[in-house]
Amino acid sequence: MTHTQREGKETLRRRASTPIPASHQPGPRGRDPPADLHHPPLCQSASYHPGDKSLHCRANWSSDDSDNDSDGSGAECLYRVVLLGDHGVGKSSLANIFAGIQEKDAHDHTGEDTYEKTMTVDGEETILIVMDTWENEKQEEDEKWVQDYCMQVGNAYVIVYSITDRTSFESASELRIQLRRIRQAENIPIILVGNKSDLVRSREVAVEEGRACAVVFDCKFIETSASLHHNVHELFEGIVRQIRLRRDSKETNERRRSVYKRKESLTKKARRFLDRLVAKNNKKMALKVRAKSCHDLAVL
Ligand SMILES: Nc1nc2c(ncn2[C@@H]2O[C@H](COP(=O)(O)OP(=O)(O)OP(=O)(O)O)[C@@H](O)[C@H]2O)c(=O)[nH]1
Repeated sequence: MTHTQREGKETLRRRASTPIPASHQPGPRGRDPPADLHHPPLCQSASYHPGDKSLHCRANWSSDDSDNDSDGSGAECLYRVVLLGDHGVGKSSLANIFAGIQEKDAHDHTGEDTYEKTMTVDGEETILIVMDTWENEKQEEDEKWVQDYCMQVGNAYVIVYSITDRTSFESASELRIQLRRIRQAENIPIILVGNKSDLVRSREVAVEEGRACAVVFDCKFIETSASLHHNVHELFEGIVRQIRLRRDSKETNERRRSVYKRKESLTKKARRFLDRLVAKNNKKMALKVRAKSCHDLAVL
């Protein structure tokens, strides 16, 4: 895919159901594992470094792409975000919102589970590929590569549970442990998402439990409602920010943060200031603030 094929801001390309790059297409799903499961290039034009599964950048672009060169490195970056979680927690619903697919049209898109979109966050463009390809059932040994592939290829992960289903919350913790084991040495962004926050009366998992889990597992946390579109854009923007925080220099991130802060509401600013002030004099409070900061997807 060349840059000229891209369609500008907030563009979107829906892909057919398989997430496997053409060069790694296996036979029928569940049969042959991709030739190189551990080092799959993102696309043919991706500059690909063996052993580096963290972040992939495309660099084959023309000079008129300079407006896109956010960090001055001459590279345009795209990232895979993999959705994990039990059946029915709302992964596809979140992916559909990302893709701009209306609920009433969702059935027309059955079979599509990988979406690509150029997002403008804090004034800079990033291409996200969201993969809704996770298969939760216990896999036969020869079919396990689908799960292994998902665990290996993400540049960032969204682990979804439903706040109305405690079992899915427990599964989310297991997935986090699995990810930590498989991607041990890597500092990949992981966001724990409590979805279906609109279903207040059926709630089985308290917000505090989700937050505490995120603190223990050292990841970010947000509650969303795909039905109400609540916090869904914040989630995907947060992923982009988490990726950038790990990818770019402190100075670049500080510059971005000042843009972000300028847009923040006065109330939020005041709350942040007070939290910091109180935490300075109180260790217990400092822990509380840390727990609170797992809610802030714009900081590490
Ligand atoms: N009330 C409410 N319902 C939701 C929400 N998100 C998803 N749902 C509903 O939950 C059901 C399952 O949603 P999906 O998006 O298919 O869940 P999934 O995680 O992709 O499920 P699998 O494809 O089976 O893995 C659907 O009926 C959705 O309409 C939400 O935020 N609130």
